[in-house]
Amino acid sequence: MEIFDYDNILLLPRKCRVESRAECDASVVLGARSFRLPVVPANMKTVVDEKICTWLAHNGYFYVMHRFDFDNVQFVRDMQARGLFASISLGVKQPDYDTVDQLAAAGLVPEYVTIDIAHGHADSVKAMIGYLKKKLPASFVIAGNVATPEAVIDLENWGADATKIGIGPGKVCITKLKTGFGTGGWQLSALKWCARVATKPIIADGGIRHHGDIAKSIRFGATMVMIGSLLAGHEESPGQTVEVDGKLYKEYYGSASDFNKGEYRHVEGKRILEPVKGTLAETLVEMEQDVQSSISYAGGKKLMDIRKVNYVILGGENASADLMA
Ligand SMILES: NC(=O)C1=CN([C@@H]2O[C@H](COP(=O)(O)OP(=O)(O)OC[C@H]3O[C@@H](n4cnc5c(N)ncnc54)[C@H](OP(=O)(O)O)[C@@H]3O)[C@@H](O)[C@H]2O)C=CC1
Ligand SMILES: Nc1nc2c(ncn2[C@@H]2O[C@H](COP(=O)(O)O)[C@@H](O)[C@H]2O)c(=O)[nH]1
Repeated sequence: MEIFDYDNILLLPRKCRVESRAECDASVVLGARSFRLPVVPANMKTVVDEKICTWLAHNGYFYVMHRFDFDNVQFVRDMQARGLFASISLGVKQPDYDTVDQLAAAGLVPEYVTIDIAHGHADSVKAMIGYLKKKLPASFVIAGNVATPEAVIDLENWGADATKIGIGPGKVCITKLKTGFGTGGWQLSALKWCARVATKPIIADGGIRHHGDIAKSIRFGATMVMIGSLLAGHEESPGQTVEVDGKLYKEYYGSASDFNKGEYRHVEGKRILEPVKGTLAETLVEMEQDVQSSISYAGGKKLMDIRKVNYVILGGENASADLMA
């Protein structure tokens, strides 16, 4: 198997088919809806909050609200009362089952539910998918996180409508160091490996450091990418603002860090500071323009035309200058 990551892959251009990049369509379909960009901000406390999710939904972007110290039922009610789609996160513990019961009892059906635990290839996830499909059958269920084709096959067979790939590639992740496991350092080839067996959409989660990494993810099989650190340092980001030597930063911490958990138990995340770089809206517009450029370099007009390009693997002992189909 080829092992590579975002920074040692480059995609190869094909003859341009547009006169302007504005002709390139960066939108993507997930479930019953179309979104203007194949990007979703990570469902983390320092990346999204209710206000940001409302703005994202209102402006045609996909979002997944985080699940920490949060009233999912009220959130679904509020979003749908505003005519917006509801997209929530759940774990696999009793309070998460209680949330599903409360939603069903109130006749509230979130359009998207993401089951989000560290080791998603687990019977606990199988049970929660089954429960959701029984109680809220119209919800589109995303499940993860996982790292192998076996896990993707199981989650799909258990009823997941999409899977989320990535254990340990995140910027505030310390899973690799603490446990010796994960896709940190080879997330892109793990994505390729998983995509070979997937029959449903994949969300590539973690490790995106540059806008060009979005196109690389699409090339290797992602339908969408989940991004934390690149989207955490904005004026409206929920993390605390910190000033260091006259420069403004936002705190960004892992969901499995002691900062999020409130205790030092099974900690697999850390806290960092991200420089504040304007507004989220500006960054998303720039991302859209960059994905449009990617599509044009791919010789296409639509997002999935990026899947057709060849690539080279750069650098390292196992580098290959051969064209890879
Ligand atoms: N993508 C990634 O690399 C990672 C992401 N995270 C994120 O951190 C957040 C918290 O995750 P998590 O701690 O799972 O959530 P929870 O604290 O909600 O735990 C979910 C359940 O899974 C169990 N569990 C967690 N990890 C394992 C494991 N390795 N083996 C067996 N059981 C496990 C927990 O039990 P118990 O705690 O008793 O073991 C608990 O019952 C999530 O948003 C998750 O996505 C966390 C780590 C890695
Ligand atoms: N191992 C851990 N992974 C975590 C934790 N909190 C979040 N995450 C994952 O990281 C991505 C975001 O990655 P980034 O490279 O874009 O910053 C996020 O979506 C989660 O999957 C954690 O505490 N430990």
